[in-house]
Amino acid sequence: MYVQGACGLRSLLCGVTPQRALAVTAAGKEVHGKLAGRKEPGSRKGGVDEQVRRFEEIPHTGRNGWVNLVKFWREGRFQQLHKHMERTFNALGPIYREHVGTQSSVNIMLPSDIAELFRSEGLNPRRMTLQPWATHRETRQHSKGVFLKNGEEWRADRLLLNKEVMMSAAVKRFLPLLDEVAKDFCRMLQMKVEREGRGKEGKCSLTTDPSPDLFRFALEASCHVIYGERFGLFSSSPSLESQKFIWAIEQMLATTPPLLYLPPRLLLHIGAPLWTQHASAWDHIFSHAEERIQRGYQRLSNSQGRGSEAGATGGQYTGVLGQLMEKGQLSLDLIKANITELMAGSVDTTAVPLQFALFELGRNPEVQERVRQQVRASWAQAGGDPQKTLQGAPLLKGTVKEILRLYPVGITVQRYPIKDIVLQNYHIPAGTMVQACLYPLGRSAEVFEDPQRFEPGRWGSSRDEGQRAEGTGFRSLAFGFGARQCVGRRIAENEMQLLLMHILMSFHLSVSSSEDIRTMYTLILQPETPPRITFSKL
Ligand code: HEM
Repeated sequence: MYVQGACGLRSLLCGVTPQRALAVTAAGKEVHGKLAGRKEPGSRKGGVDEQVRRFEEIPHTGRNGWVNLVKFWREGRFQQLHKHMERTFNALGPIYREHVGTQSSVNIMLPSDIAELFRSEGLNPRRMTLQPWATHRETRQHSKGVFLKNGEEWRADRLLLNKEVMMSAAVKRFLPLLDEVAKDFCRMLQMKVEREGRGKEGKCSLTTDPSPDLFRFALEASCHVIYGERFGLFSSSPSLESQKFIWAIEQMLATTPPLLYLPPRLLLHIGAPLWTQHASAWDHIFSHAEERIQRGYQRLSNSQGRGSEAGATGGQYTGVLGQLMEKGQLSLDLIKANITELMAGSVDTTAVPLQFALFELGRNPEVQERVRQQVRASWAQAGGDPQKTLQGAPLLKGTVKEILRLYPVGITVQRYPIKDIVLQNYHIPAGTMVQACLYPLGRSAEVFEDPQRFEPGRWGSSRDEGQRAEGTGFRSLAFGFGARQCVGRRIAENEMQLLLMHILMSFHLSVSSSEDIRTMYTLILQPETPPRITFSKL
């Protein structure tokens, strides 16, 4: 990633300036919890001999939201929010309250508490609204898509989208498109290694930062699935337009966190540069989508005009956009809103975990070899059929799960319970914003054996962990949960697994240092500096 988050008071006034990560600061000192008397993480709530304690008794990190906001800014804590959460749980126990600027939340991390939260999410679950995004739509008079909608309106759109991106019939349709892009990526990488690498012909290797190529891969893959179009981003001169789109997404993501804690309309009113940067990044994302949607609409009208017998598009898969248009159940306005959200959500979310995955496979050669052996065997047995190969290689799926456990793209999943609940023996009134904190969850020794170890095998070949019983389930939640879980989940999982599959069959991966990667949070969790990977031809 190139654009960094801007979380200082100065940035509010001056906008985002490129800067690298800030130093980690200690969270313990401002904490006002009952450290001495705290329960151990994992200790159970609601014992029969204990009275349920009041909400106000939940340990907290300081009552005054504005004082906390200033501390967050001063100490660069927005960029280290994941670490701040981990430290605060260590200091206060498995539940705490936090009030920062305009936001208040109850934070939890244990699977049993998370299970309780999701049990009371209701029919139309709600997440924290990303107000800067909503304000952008309202001021530009754009419709909102599933990400920003709630209630029945959300459900109606969501059910239609599920058919195109979540159902297994849809996965079957788009998987070959993702496979084609993953294969092309590997071909491009092979040529690059041959051209720029060192060593004997046929055995050469190249040490490089693959992140720019991974962003291009993610954009090419999602455009292929969403618009049914190839962009040609692996050519020697990828278009300026695509670079601009990737940049706009980074800018939009980086400017979101500091805006979350302030009223966006006030910033809009005073013309704060941070707001202007945020809004113009979104404007760019919208116009990128608008252009492609117009093209898709034109294509569909032309083929309808020709009156094909096998349906408007002659039975050919035309991407999510084509499917939605052909079915005509969503208005063009809502198609635009949802397609734009899908595009905005689909690039960094997969490109960044892929960087972490190449790094972890590189620094764990024994794990890498085990995954490769399984992939090769499955590939041979499936006769090269990509879907069957993935099915026969659970370690590949485990690799993606393991990466998202250690580096969850979104560090929290939030819900507002629709009825009063009890968590860790504290009363939580209905409507409270409760966050399941995924980074501390994924690295907790209470929950995972040897949590720092990268071990794809730990997930076994069991069904989705989120579906398992309390106590053992609710540990793999990087895509959220239930009806409101990530709508792009199947695209993301298949896209990442397919790319890793092709890379492992073509290259041996290594890294020069096995030191941990330093991470930072800019709405997504990412490396402070993209890791360099050595690709050696097999
Ligand atoms: C590794 C990749 C990804 C991760 C970890 C991820 C994670 C998440 C999470 C945690 C949520 C909130 C779920 C909840 O509240 O329960 C979410 C929602 C969403 N994601 Fe993803 N995502 C990824 C990739 C994608 C992709 C590729 C797309 C688009 C193709 C996408 C589009 C969306 C949308 C539109 C929503 C809102 C869904 C709704 O509210 O109904 N995401 N994602």
